[in-house]
Amino acid sequence: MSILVLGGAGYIGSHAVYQLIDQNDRVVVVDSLETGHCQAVHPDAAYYQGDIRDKQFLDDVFSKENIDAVLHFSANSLVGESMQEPLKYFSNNVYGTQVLLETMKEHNVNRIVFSSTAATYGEPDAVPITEDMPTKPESTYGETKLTMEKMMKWCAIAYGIKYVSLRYFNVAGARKTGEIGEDHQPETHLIPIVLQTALEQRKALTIFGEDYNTEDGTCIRDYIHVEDLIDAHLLALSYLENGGESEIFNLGSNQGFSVKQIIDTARKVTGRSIPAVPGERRPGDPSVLIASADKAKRILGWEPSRTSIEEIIEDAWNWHRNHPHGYDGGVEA
Ligand SMILES: NC(=O)c1ccc[n+]([C@@H]2O[C@H](COP(=O)([O-])OP(=O)(O)OC[C@H]3O[C@@H](n4cnc5c(N)ncnc54)[C@H](O)[C@@H]3O)[C@@H](O)[C@H]2O)c1
Ligand SMILES: O=c1ccn([C@@H]2O[C@H](COP(=O)(O)OP(=O)(O)O[C@H]3O[C@H](CO)[C@H](O)[C@H](O)[C@H]3O)[C@@H](O)[C@H]2O)c(=O)[nH]1
Repeated sequence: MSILVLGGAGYIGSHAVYQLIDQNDRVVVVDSLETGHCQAVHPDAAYYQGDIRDKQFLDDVFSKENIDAVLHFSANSLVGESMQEPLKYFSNNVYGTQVLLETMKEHNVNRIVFSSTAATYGEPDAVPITEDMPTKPESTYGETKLTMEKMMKWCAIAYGIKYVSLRYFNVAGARKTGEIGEDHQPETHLIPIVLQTALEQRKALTIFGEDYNTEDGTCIRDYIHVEDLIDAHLLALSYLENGGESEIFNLGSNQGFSVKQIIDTARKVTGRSIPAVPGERRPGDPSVLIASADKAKRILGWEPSRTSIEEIIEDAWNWHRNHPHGYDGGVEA
């Protein structure tokens, strides 16, 4: 199998590349490096630097490489930025996907697995969230991902391009063997911010709201280990290869942890004090997001195996401790 990974220099995409190469697939990476890192690209992958909106560039890649299926991770994905610059998000996420689908159609590539998000649901009516619940995104980011899903739906009907859309909840952790991990600039996600505070790169982290209607007053999220998440992508590729119909699946671990529980667990894992101060709510944050991933278990046979929050934070800590300045800072002795 030859798999094209779009966004393979990013956090999640780079983990997909490593796991595909672990199972002896041939991997072609396309990445613009807008937010990714060339050091994150597996040395055995064929790598093309460019933007998926550049039709000529994408055509060249599809012409040179014999692509069987596409894993599509490339996107802009900062919720706050998407509210300030909505057109940037429509261009990269929606128009980029349009160019990709045109290219796939022209080159007769008819299988795609792509990154969607819990942000397609907005504030849920109930948890755990199942795929048939209403989608009411509260950010441009969520709206663009929902639009991508709808584009896929109509392209499946018209052109026979089969898709699996995976709605991720909170992705965290790092590859156990330590070569790659999470390095976002700027970092907005809770667990890396907590660990940067453990490393004293930040004086304290701010807890965004302590007055939510939850047990300790802080928001609850469903954290999923990045390697479990990629296992689901590999199963989704096999599912499509075996003739499976287009589908949407939630990916989470069916359990929620509050912001304070994450900080406390990180204190135990790192043995550091990790100062945290209360702050204002972050606009647009739902109080509780927990996935029902039963459909992915039932249809894809997916069973996450790294579900302990200690293990997720330990693997993230292993990466951050050894790469305190991410990819560009080199490895600390
Ligand atoms: N991190 C999470 O918790 C989370 C949750 C839900 C969904 N997602 C989705 O998962 C995907 C990957 O997220 P991530 O955290 O790895 O992000 P990331 O920013 O680390 O990776 C995205 C990669 O895509 C590349 N890219 C962006 N636009 C491109 C373009 N037009 N052409 C070519 N390459 C381009 C970037 O350079 C980067 O390497 C995204 O689609 C994101 O929306 C992430
Ligand atoms: O410095 C921080 C950072 C985060 N938080 C809190 O920690 C929780 C988790 O926040 P993240 O930013 O790590 O994650 P989100 O739940 O906001 O976002 C995740 O889920 C979204 C869908 O709702 C998108 O898919 C997004 O890409 C994905 O990272 C939230 O309650 C947030 O308010 C803090 O208290 N302080």
